[in-house]
Amino acid sequence: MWTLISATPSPYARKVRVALAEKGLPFTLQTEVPWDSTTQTPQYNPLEKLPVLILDDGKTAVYESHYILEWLEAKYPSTSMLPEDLDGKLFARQVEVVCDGICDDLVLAFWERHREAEKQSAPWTARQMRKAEGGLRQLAAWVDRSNGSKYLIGDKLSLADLAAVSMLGWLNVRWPDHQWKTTYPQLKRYWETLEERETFATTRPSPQSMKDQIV
Ligand SMILES: N[C@@H](CCC(=O)N[C@@H](CS(=O)(=O)O)C(=O)NCC(=O)O)C(=O)O
Repeated sequence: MWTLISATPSPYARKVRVALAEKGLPFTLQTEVPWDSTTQTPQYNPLEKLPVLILDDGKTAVYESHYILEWLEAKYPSTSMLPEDLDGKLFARQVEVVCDGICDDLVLAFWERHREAEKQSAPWTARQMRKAEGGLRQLAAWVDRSNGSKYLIGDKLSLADLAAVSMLGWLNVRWPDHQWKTTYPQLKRYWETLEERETFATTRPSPQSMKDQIV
């Protein structure tokens, strides 16, 4: 049986958890805190990040969420998470780039805020928040263009939705004071609708507590 190393808040891991569930691919969930010394990620991923998909031999590992999803689509194409047409496939990947990018920016800001006050860089944090805002603005425009469909692309769930809902669900948990729901009511409606889907409802993020000093 495959094992997926995941973390309770992880938007990157949630994309993979939803894809595996949608494709009906069984796996064991191994929940970790990747910053704690107890994590197993370095044994499988030289970049020491999760998610990591460990295959049946218990050794071969597929890592980096967008690559895991690419690998799943190539190896297990049924119940595809990609639209049929080439432009649709490329657009789904572009949405993932923007949503993962928003997470990357906010992860940087999150850790900056964990430094002692006198060590925090306000311009650095402002820069990360500004880039995340740009990504949210772009995603809101894409939701507006989806012509009332509950999905971002056509009338079917795709990688675009996995990335967008995972990012918004993480924002909701990790950045509760962020005003995205007010600024972009269309994003709130889109997110709430898809969060009801069983594969999202059963992979909701939750905060984690960390033991070790990180920054
Ligand atoms: N680009 C990576 C990002 C993964 C990532 O940053 N994972 C975090 C955990 S979480 O933010 O998703 O909860 C991690 O393992 N961080 C450990 C580290 O950065 O040392 C992916 O898409 O898989």
